[in-house]
Amino acid sequence: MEKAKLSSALFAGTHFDRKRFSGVFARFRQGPSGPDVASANPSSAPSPEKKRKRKSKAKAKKNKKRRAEDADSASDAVEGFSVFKGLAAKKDEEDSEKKVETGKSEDSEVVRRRKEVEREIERAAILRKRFDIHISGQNVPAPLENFEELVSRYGCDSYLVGNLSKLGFQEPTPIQRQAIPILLSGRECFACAPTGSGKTLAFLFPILMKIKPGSKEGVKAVILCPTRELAAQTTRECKKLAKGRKFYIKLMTKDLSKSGNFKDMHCDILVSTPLRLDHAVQKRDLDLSRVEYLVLDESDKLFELGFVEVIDSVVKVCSNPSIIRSLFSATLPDSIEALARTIMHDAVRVIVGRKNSASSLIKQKLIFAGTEKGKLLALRQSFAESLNPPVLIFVQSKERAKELYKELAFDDIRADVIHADLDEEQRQDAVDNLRAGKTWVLIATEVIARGMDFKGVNCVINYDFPESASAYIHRIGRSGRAGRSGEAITFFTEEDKPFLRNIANVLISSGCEVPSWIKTLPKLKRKKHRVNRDPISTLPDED
Ligand SMILES: Nc1ncnc2c1ncn2[C@@H]1O[C@H](COP(=O)(O)OP(=O)(O)OP(=O)(O)O)[C@@H](O)[C@H]1O
Repeated sequence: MEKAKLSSALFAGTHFDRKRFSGVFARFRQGPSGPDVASANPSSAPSPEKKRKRKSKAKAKKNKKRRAEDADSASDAVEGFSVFKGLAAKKDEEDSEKKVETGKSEDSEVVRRRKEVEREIERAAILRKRFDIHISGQNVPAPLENFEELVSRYGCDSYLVGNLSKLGFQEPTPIQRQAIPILLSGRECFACAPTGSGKTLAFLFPILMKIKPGSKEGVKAVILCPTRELAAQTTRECKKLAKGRKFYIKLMTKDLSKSGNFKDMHCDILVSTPLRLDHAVQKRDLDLSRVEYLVLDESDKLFELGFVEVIDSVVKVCSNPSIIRSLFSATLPDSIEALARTIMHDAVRVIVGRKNSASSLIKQKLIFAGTEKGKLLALRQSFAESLNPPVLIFVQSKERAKELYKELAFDDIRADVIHADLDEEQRQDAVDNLRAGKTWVLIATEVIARGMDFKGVNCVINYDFPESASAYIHRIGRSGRAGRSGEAITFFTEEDKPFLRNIANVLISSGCEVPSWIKTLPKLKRKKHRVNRDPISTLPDED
């Protein structure tokens, strides 16, 4: 019941409905002799027929009033365009003029402005439809048509737009088109868009546009990421984008968190994992009371058990009443959204494509390998047939990552491994080596499943079946990024069959082929799938 209420509220105002507002547009065209001024006949007693007509007139009037109110809020939906500013004031003016000038036709300037509003609303709706952008929330600013609009509409410094073109970004991606105007107009935002679709820029750009560089008043923006690797990557991206201005952009390293002198440190933008940030706040008196932007990247992961209390405490210490919070992820389960909503204020929800779905650029395949040994054989066979590096292989634990690494070390393949037992430097080296092409195959646990942007990963292999549909979406999303195509192969054994249907649904919704027997498997209520697997080894079993 509560959920139904919540979801209906979330979807309110998703589409601009011309049919629904048609009465209002008609009103703008009508002269004062329209239905509003139609009079009743006071001399005659009401007949049942008249009563019915009067009742329906009253109802029509009521509906009209409601539509007029809706139309006003729809006009507001394009705020940010100067032409719409002061529209409410204009309407008041109009109303009083009407009283004086009853019988005269509506002022042509007002009609022109109304038509302009109508056109802008339509333009926004067309853009959203074209880029598969779905919104919910009141007064949502129109999406960007191009990056130049950041200058013409929002007064962005040309250096920042110049940096975009230096980075080779010519057109905004759909999430950038909608999320940037939302954040720039001071609104909070939930954003859900496919992996590799440019969410990082969507939250970095408004921050760089809005905060003053080099201020000595303390941290102005905090970006939280679930892993150190992602935090390091986001810091790098932020520095690239800010080139030409003296922003202090800091990554919260282990040392900084444990022994940083935050009172004397200049920092405009701080990128951190939740635990490190919390440690710095609790133990090193890091003051976050002036933070203007708080971003929770991979937000559903951040809200997962274990992090939620830390997030709660970070949200509390970011106590600036005018703070703008935003949540970004490729997956946003309803339960997490409901939880996150409790910390947000009047947030706009933006979904690009279908919520919780894989990037359409990835060709996905399921392969039955029978047993654990079967998986190793299938992997070797696949590499023997074609190895198109860089390749990422995901396994379910660090122990299994080490085991598979040992196995592949016997083969003539340049492989490396990354997992939580390695220190920070080793983990970063593994990532850098894959980026530089020194490594062809990187065996990984979930540590790099989210957010990591390795350009041109050609293939992701789920050696171990992922534990949930969202884990699957993020893992395979390491390929097929920034408009490039990719491939994802997922091995499954007998033990994985009960969970197959959940993953198969992701393939089906992206238009990939799935054997028909899998479609008939029952849906599993259980969300997580964790299997005790035999060790990865080609040695014969001891017994
Ligand atoms: N407007 C753009 N035009 C071209 N490339 C872009 C644009 N914006 C971002 N990119 C590039 O797209 C790639 C993916 O971007 P990003 O890492 O932000 O994706 P993401 O949506 O955050 O993915 P994930 O969900 O996996 O974290 C990056 O290499 C980035 O440089």
